[in-house]
Amino acid sequence: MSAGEPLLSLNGVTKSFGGLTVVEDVSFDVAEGSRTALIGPNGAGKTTVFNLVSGVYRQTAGTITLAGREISDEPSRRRIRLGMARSFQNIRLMPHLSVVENIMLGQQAKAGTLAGMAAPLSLFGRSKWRREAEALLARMGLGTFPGEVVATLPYGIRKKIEVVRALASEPRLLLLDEPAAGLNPTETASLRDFLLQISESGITLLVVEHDMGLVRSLCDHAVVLNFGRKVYDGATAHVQEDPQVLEAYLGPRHAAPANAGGTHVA
Ligand SMILES: Nc1ncnc2c1ncn2[C@@H]1O[C@H](COP(=O)(O)OP(=O)(O)OP(=O)(O)O)[C@@H](O)[C@H]1O
Repeated sequence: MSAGEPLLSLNGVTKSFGGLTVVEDVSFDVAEGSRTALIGPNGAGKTTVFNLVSGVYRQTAGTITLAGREISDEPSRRRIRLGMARSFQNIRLMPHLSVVENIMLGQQAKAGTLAGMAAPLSLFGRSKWRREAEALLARMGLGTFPGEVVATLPYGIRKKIEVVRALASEPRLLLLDEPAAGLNPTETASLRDFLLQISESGITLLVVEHDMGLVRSLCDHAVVLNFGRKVYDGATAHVQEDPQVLEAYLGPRHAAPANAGGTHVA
């Protein structure tokens, strides 16, 4: 990867299911160190783009590049090893394991084999991985929970633990799918500060999120999709003034004039 090159790049990415095209000719860059939001109305194609980037789906056309290397046909596990991690809309922790054991599973997501993933839980690997997992939790301000069973913890804490599990694979790029879904305003504010801390440590964030307050206060850059096509790619500060974005959310009647006031993309 050369200086100034984006960390993630989508070029003409299209995804069709049978005859239905749900993502069409989408291109955008995610700059290293940025906090980029991927937003748009329900059904716009955001989760499909995440699934394409993380390797859950294969694109019908186009290419995806991570740190200058084409990953379009790489399986998910290889993308994790190349520096990408993801948290999901619905928490996917192991609820009956302890916090630290969940983080230990994240540490081995890079290992690439089921045996590798089980290694941190084996007697042999346990103490080294456990120490590292506990240190990561402490760095992220969750050092008081390592032995707690995940299912017993409040939802807002579980959300953070899921993000820490993703961090355990030491990503350069962290994909977050609706991190604030189900959180109250206090928990959302706490999550925002937590994500800013992660960003300040040098990790690039790509965030799908409906909460525009969180998008505005967390992300510097926004890409907006509508009906599977990109309609905006620029500063988050101006996204809510853009006529195409207003049209995407509110329909053509509301799109002009853009500065009429009282209209909020949410
Ligand atoms: N596996 C699939 N097969 C067929 N259609 C699909 C599939 N996955 C998604 N779609 C369709 O693709 C479109 C985009 O869905 P997607 O979940 O990517 O949108 P989204 O922007 O994430 O929406 P939301 O904000 O509601 O989560 C929708 O019309 C959806 O029904």
